[in-house]
Amino acid sequence: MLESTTPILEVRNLTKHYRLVQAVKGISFSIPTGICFGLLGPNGAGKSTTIEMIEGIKKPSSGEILYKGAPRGEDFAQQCGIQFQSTALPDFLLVREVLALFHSFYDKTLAIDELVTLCDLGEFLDQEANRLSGGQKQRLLLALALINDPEIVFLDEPTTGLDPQSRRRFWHLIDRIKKQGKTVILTTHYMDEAESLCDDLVIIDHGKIIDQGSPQALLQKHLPHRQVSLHTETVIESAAVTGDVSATPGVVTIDTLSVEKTLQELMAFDLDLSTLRVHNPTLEDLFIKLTGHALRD
Ligand SMILES: Nc1ncnc2c1ncn2[C@@H]1O[C@H](COP(=O)(O)OP(=O)(O)OP(=O)(O)O)[C@@H](O)[C@H]1O
Repeated sequence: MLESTTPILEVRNLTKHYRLVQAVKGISFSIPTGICFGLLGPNGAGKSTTIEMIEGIKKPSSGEILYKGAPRGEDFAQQCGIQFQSTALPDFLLVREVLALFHSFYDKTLAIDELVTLCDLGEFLDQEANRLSGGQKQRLLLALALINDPEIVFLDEPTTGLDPQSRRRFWHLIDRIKKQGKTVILTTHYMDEAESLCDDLVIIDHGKIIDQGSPQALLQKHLPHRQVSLHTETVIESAAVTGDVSATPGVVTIDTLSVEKTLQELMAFDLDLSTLRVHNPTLEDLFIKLTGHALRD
């Protein structure tokens, strides 16, 4: 019997060489059951190659992949759910027909009604699948990835190219899937997506993991300071506040470990605080700090 502490998936020292490129250079991580795990990195970092090796679509050059503590069996592809970056759907079929078709491929399935509710497909069931909007198509592809009621679901850049509203709607669906106890593995180059969805993540650059942990833990570890900034002509001496003060004409910025303390100290200056802003570091800031370059370079 699987112990509750056994990770649902473990990757040990995974590498992948293409002819001229070493795309993945020794990646290791383990994923507990029921979380959303992210592989975050810029284009070409090696995210898709890594996820495709785990899915069984690409063969690793070396390394080990364990599913529930053992090498993946022949039927792994049947047991997991995969949402590809793009999937060709049969021409002229309505969404309800596509669902019925894919449903017929598997022995173990989720009921179509349940999929429709889970992925918000109700409003376009009678439309042609190949004429859906980007957001609708991604919801349909998610439903297809869930059709065999998998315990583990792989989503490779599922929201790339979607408008902000469709992206957020998709995030809600991922939350719903997690609430069902499924483990979600997600690749993304959107920092806000990783921050909002992932319980745990690896940051990948040039085929290597540069750090891993929960978004909060990583931010706390590398960027514990908050930035408090304020439009004012008043000179604020460093000695008067807790934190590092820097000033440009008309703006004072204080890097602080305690926003509360800094605010209390600022009150003593009798300033107009209406322009005060507190900047919490983001994963984007973290990525720049760790790699020295922006995510979309
Ligand atoms: N089939 C292939 N043959 C040769 N090189 C490849 C192949 N697939 C990927 N690569 C190279 O391997 C590296 C990693 O690519 P990969 O697609 O895994 O990155 P990624 O992080 O998923 O990027 P993206 O976000 O653009 O999908 C890149 O340099 C890419 O050009």
